[in-house]
Amino acid sequence: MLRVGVIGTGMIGQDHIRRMTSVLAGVRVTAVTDVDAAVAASVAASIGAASFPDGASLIVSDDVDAVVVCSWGPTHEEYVLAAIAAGKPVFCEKPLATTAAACLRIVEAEAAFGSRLVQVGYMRRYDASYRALKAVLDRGDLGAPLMMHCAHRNASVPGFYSREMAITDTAVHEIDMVRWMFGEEITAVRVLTPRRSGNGGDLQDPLLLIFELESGVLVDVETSVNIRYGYDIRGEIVGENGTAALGSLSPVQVRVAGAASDPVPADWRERFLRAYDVEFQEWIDSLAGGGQPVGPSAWDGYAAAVVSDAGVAALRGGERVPVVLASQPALYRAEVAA
Ligand SMILES: NC(=O)C1=CN([C@@H]2O[C@H](COP(=O)(O)OP(=O)(O)OC[C@H]3O[C@@H](n4cnc5c(N)ncnc54)[C@H](O)[C@@H]3O)[C@@H](O)[C@H]2O)C=CC1
Ligand SMILES: O=C1[C@@H](O)[C@H](O)[C@@H](O)[C@H](O)[C@H]1O
Repeated sequence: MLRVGVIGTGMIGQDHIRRMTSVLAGVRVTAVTDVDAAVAASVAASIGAASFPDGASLIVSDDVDAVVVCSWGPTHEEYVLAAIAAGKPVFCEKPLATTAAACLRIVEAEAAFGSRLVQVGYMRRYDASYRALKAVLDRGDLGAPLMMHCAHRNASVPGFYSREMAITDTAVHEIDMVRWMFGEEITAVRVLTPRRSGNGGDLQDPLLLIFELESGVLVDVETSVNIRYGYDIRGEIVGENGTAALGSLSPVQVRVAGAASDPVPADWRERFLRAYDVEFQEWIDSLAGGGQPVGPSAWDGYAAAVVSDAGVAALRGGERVPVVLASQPALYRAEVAA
C-alpha cells in the first residue's frame, strides 16, 4: 500500500485525493497540507488523514512514502527539490515549475540523485482518445505526418489569468502532448493574436500558436479561454495519405426537435476524468516494490517549460523564437520516444 502525502488541497488536489481514496487501488492518502490550514484540516478529517503545518514536514514524515504536489505553480520547485532531497517519489501537477531555469535545477538534482523520482502531471498521455490517435499515427496509416491542428478551449478563466498563461498554463498541455505524439522536439514557436473576444475583458484571447518540429511538421494550437459553451479539446493530424482526429467522447447522441446535440464537458475534471485515473493508477503501480515512475519526467517538464518560455517571448516580441534545450543528462535519454 503506497502511503501518499498531498501538498495543496485546492480544486485538483481534492479531485486527486478523491480518486486515490475512492477509485484507485494500492494507495492511501495519509497526509495533507495547504497554506489554507482550515481547508487542509477539513479535507484531512474527511478521509482520516493527518493535516501537516507545511509541505517540508509532510515530505519527511515517516508516514509518507510518496508526495503529490497540487499547490500553485510557483511553489512546485521548492517541494519537488525537497522530495528529491528526501529520496521520495514525487508526482507534481503541471507545470513542473514556472521557469525553465527552475525546471533545470530539478533535472540536475534528480540526475545527481541518480534515478527517477519525479513524474509531471501531463495527463493527456493517458487519455484514451489521444492514445488511439497516437496508435493510428504510429501504425503509419496516414503516411508521413505533415501537420496537426489543435484547439484548447476553456469555458472561462479566473480574473488573475494573464495572456501569458494561455501559453504557460493552458497550451503547455499541447506542448507536452506534441512532443509525446510525434516523438520529436519542438524547434521554434510563433504566436499570432487574432481579433480579441469580448468575453475576456482586456485579456488577449484567443491566441494562435504555431510550433515547428524537427521533421518539419507544423502544429497550430488555438487557445480560447472564454468560449462559454464548455471545455472543448480538439486535435487532428494531417498525413500524406489521410487524417485522424480525436473522436467524440459522448456515450450518447441526442436528436430531438430537428436538432442533434452532444454534451460538452464543463471542465478538465470531467473531460479527463478517466485519463487522471489511469495516470495515477499507472504511477502507483510503477512505484510498487520500490520501482521508479515511468510517466512524463522532469526532463519532459523542463522541455515543456523551454517551449513555453519561447512562446511567451514570441507573444511579447511577435517573432519566430527558436527553442534551445540544455544538454540532456543520461538519465533521460530516449525520453521523448518512450
Ligand atoms: N493536469 C491538469 O489538467 C490540471 C492541472 N492543474 C495544476 O494543478 C495546480 C493546482 O491548480 P488548482 O487546483 O486548479 O488550484 P487551486 O487554487 O484550486 O488550488 C491550489 C491550492 O494550493 C494551495 N497552496 C498555494 N500555495 C501553497 C503552498 N506554498 N503550500 C501548500 N499549499 C499551497 C492553495 O491554498 C490552494 O488550496 C496548478 O499547478 C495547476 O496548473 C490544475 C488544473 C488542471
Ligand atoms: O491544466 C489546466 C488548467 O490549469 C488550465 O488553466 C486550463 O486551461 C487547462 O485546460 C487545464 O487542463
